[in-house]
Amino acid sequence: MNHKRSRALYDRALSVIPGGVNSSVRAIRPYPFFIERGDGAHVIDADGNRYLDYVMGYGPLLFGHDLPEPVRAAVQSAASDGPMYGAPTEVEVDLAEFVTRHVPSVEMIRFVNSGTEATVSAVRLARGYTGRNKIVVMEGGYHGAQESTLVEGSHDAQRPSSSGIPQAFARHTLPVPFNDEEALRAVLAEHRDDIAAVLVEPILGNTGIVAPVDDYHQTVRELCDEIGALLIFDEVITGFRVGGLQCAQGKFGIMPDLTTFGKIIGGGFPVGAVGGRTEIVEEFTPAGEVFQSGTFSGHPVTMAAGLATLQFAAENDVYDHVNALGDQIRSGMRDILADRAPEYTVVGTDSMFKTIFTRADSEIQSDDCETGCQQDRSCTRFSDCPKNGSDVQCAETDRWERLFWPAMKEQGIFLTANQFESQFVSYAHTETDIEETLEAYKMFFE
Ligand SMILES: Cc1ncc(COP(=O)(O)O)c(C=O)c1O
Ligand SMILES: NCC(=O)CCC(=O)O
Repeated sequence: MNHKRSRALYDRALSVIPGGVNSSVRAIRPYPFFIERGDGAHVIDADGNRYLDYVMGYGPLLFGHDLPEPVRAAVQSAASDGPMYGAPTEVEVDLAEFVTRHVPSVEMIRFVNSGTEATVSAVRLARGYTGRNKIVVMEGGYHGAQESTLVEGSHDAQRPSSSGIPQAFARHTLPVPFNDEEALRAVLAEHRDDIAAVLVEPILGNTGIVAPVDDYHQTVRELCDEIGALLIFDEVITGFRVGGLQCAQGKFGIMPDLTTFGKIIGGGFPVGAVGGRTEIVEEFTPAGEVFQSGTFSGHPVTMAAGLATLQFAAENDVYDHVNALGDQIRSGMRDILADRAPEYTVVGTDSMFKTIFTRADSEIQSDDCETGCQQDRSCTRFSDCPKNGSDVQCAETDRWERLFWPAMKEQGIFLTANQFESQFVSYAHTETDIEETLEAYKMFFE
């Protein structure tokens, strides 16, 4: 493949944009390809190369790159009315009503501009509402580029995971392993009077894809109630993807106190949101005391795109389609790995999928589910499903980045460039696309 223009653009970008990109994850080695445009399930780069896309903007693009006609019309109409006003508009109320009607735990919602902003605001709200300082997060979880959650290490040896964050901030964030009830119980007991919230992705979506074991979230819910801490579900990835319009909380039958959204809820435009019980969300200013604000929040174009997207998903076979293709790609990958690389694991559910390059010396080969994880039940090798972030972190990340990703790209398949990011099928993908992808996958493992 020729990448002359992408290389030249990257050279220009490196002189004026740090690292040549506006979000770190895009800095693919040796250089990223620059996208010219999307076309259904494909993207076309600056040199005219065409790729079947499973990155899907890192999650927002439920329909792929062509907006369905009603969504396109809603966006164009909102944009041509004038981009934004600094005053409320009806479409914000419409979208808030739609979300509160469909998402079980959400009675009231505040829109912001990114998933990061949503989790920043949710953490502040939880602290303000409870009058407590500490939050519990999951090791390997990700909640955006924010001070309170860019923390690594264990709950008693935590440190900021980025330069520029004071150690004092990390003191208030307590990471525990996902799916480990005992670890959570111990940390909640030790800090019980100062824990504002447990903040958790219902399915870890940023360190491979890790599903909760049976009843895990139910236990987390009960433990939060016991000490008066809030349960915050970060549904920035899973929202309006896993479990359809009810989100992952509907799928798992859990009522968190607060939920953060991003990605799909804005129909491909910059968005975030914090929803939850009225009594808590009304603590945001101006109704309450927890300061929250934003020039672009509830942006009319984003709100129109989000509303039209969710309405289209409600009225068409969108979730059936993407979930069926998710099943097809996961089971096809499992079949390919079964006799070629049985030490690797295919993970995911609904329209999310990933292969975890688990250690080649993995000895677990049982056909029986020992973990009780709620991974897609067509998995034939449940016993080696990763249960937490560290199970995934010991995967062959270098093999993904240096061999697998470039090989798939050369065959015209655009995957997330590191081992940890989730991948997505969209409404624009077809069964034939999945078959083509599985052929490329098979060639790599052969
Ligand atoms: C679970 C989760 N929370 C929060 C965020 C942050 O969202 P954003 O990148 O829109 O700030 C992400 C981003 O991928 C995410 O996956
Ligand atoms: N799963 C993590 C992301 O989607 C982040 C995307 C970005 O920061 O560009």
